[in-house]
Amino acid sequence: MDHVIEARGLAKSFTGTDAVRGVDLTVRAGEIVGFLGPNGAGKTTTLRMLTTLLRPTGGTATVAGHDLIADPAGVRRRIGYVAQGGSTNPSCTALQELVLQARLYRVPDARSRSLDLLADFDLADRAIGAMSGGQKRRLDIALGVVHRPAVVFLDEPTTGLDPQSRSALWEHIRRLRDQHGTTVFLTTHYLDEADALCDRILIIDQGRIVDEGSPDDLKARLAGDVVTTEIAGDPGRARAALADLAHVREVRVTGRTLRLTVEPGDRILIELTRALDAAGVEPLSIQHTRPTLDDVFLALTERKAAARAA
Ligand SMILES: Nc1ncnc2c1ncn2[C@@H]1O[C@H](COP(=O)(O)OP(=O)(O)OP(=O)(O)O)[C@@H](O)[C@H]1O
Repeated sequence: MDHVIEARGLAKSFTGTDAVRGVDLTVRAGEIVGFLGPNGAGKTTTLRMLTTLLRPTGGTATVAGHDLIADPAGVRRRIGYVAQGGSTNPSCTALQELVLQARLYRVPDARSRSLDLLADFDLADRAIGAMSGGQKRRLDIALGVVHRPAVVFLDEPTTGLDPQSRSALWEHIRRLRDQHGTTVFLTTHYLDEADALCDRILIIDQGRIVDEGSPDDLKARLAGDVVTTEIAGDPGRARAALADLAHVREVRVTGRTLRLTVEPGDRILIELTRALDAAGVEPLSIQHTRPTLDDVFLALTERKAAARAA
């Protein structure tokens, strides 16, 4: 089976609110997909529909080979879901919780599977109440995959963790995919998380998917690279020299500083310095930076604001 998740026109209306307005998405086996969007965009509602916790008011979907509407129990057997808060008992130990969860799923040899998971997630068998936030999150994810689901859904997996614990968790999520082929579908508010972890990003806004692509693809397509240059001479002349170059998308001038959005490429700095030289403008400094996903979000919102104004 190629597609682990396939949704067509998935929709959810609450009284007075169209939370999700027809989402089409496909996720391939073994992909790590990030679901991004501003507050209230419809991320959690979509996740709760795909995990059978909410019944859609429109559309169809199959998850891990089972129809969401006709066979929700089949979907539940093949997925893991790690909610935002987690739900472990602080007075239990990590191993006790894992064994309990494994038995609930009727995993054969629950104890040895649980010991393997402790090792995989670098966890000691200690009281959950005494664990750090990062250790608890790792345990939440271990609990979500105890039955080796085909796909695991993670709702904001690293919210509230310090940077070191976050990158440790990313490593564990990657290992899940690399060692077991688990497909991972996660929501996040952290653009750096999506950038570092996800093969593909879906961006949802106002209940609709507004764009998708790999982090690099989105950055190249929507944001472009950024070149900032400070010049000694006339900024108007510099702008005229640069604005019409083939690889330059946009030039903004603030005082003697020009900020250019350009097509990604290795030769761009050479082109720009040659054009400035030909126009008799001397650059004092010139800096080439890769865009961040923040720039992508900014580009998307600006595009939408422009479309609304038109
Ligand atoms: N049970 C509900 N009843 C009524 N409206 C709801 C309900 N759940 C969500 N909504 C509304 O649906 C919209 C989408 O909410 P949702 O929680 O899916 O967004 P989100 O992208 O997950 O947001 P956040 O990033 O803030 O968690 C919002 O306008 C929200 O107020």
